[in-house]
Amino acid sequence: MANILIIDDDEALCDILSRRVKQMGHDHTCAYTLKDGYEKAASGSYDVVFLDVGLPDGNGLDALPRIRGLDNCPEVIIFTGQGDPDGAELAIKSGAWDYIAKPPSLKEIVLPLSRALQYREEKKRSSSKVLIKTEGIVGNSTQLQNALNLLAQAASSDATTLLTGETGTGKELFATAIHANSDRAGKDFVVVDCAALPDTLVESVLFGHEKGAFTGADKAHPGLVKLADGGTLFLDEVGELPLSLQKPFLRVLQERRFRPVGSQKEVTSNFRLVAATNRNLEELAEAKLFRQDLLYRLKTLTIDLPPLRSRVQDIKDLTIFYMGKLCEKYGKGAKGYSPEFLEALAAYEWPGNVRELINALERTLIASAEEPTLFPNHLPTHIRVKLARESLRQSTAGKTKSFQGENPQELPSLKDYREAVVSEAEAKYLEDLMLLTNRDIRAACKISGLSRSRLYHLLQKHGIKGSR
Ligand SMILES: Nc1ncnc2c1ncn2[C@@H]1O[C@H](COP(=O)(O)OP(=O)(O)OP(=O)(O)O)[C@@H](O)[C@H]1O
Repeated sequence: MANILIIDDDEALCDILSRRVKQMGHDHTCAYTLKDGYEKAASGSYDVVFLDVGLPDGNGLDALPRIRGLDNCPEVIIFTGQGDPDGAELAIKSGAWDYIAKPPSLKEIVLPLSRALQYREEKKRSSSKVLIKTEGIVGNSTQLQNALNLLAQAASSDATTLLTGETGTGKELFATAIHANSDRAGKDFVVVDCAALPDTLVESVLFGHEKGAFTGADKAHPGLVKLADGGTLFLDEVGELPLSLQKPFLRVLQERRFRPVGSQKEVTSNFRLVAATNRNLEELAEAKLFRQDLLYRLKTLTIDLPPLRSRVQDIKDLTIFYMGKLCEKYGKGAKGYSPEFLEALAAYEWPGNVRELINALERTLIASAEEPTLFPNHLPTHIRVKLARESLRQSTAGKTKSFQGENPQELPSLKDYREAVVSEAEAKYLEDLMLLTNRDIRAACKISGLSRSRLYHLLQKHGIKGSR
């Protein structure tokens, strides 16, 4: 049920409109002057305000911005005089939802009102998504925001959820956040690493056992599934769940009951399942290495976490967030970032995603010692080498391409061509080398494998500055 305010000095119109609004199941209030209307708008919580332009004590359009600016930000539908296109234009430009020429037909009133209410409902729903606690989840890219919207959906439901994505993309972080934002937050979040389940004990670890059920079972254990009763069971690396256990687990998932090893009685567990994998379960299912029926159940809701290289804009935010934490951990003052450092982070592929970034930042911080600003040469060597190689590959590819499609007469001899390509690639490599090492000759020799004298010779040949 919505709350509607009608501000119009035409009492007959207010009356008709009120009846219609009531029929639609909404509450309504009428005001016949601008002053009274604004006071009512400010003291109540209205979803839609019908506002007349020609009121006895002023022009409704003048009050429009103030009404829109109220806490509840109501949608405003303006009543304009017949044939007043300027008024209509002004109304829309001033933030009105719609305008209706007077005298309006009922149909003309109902449609914009329904649309405005639907819009508000959707806006409310989407902003309630943002209200989830996302502490520790950093990033503003559209890809991450889309994943967060799905996280909100998962948290507000009890549906089995599958998190997919490369290693280090935050699947466990998201699983924890789904639990923390769900109605089950007060109960346990039980993690099962399917890749680490011991072959012989897998059933008892999951479903528990009675005392004496097997050699070494000197006391009964409830099993992880039972421990998740009322809470969330997180099956990490679910692609590694032994095939032999997939059928019994599917039954547990359907019935939420099972029999511990060595027990005659079934026990129940009201758990919510969240699973994660960095493997392609569809392919595994096609190869008969994963049960298709279990896969269907797991995929009730799926959240695919994007790799870091596809959301480069998050790298800076993550860097600032984690570098801040690391500086605190190591008792160091805040660090500055050179543009080249941030460029290098953005250019790297991050196969290990956020986990690799955090590790790289920790090593960077250690390498930078007391220096206040971070440069590419503080990055771990393997990253700098990768970047230098990639840049070299690109420059060579660019060079090869530039001759395509040209007049055959203009082609140089192969020897000249090769020398030109090598020389250009050499120059590009050295420029990158100097950039990435911040012109640290020792580090540059180590990365390039060149002797100090050879490096100086090449730098001189290509006219590249060699020291800081
Ligand atoms: N968006 C993010 N914001 C902040 N930290 C993140 C984000 N994504 C991942 N991390 C951090 O990266 C590290 C790895 O994340 P997590 O363990 O959740 O990845 P994963 O996808 O489960 O990896 P794996 O498949 O290897 O188990 C954790 O320290 C996590 O806090």
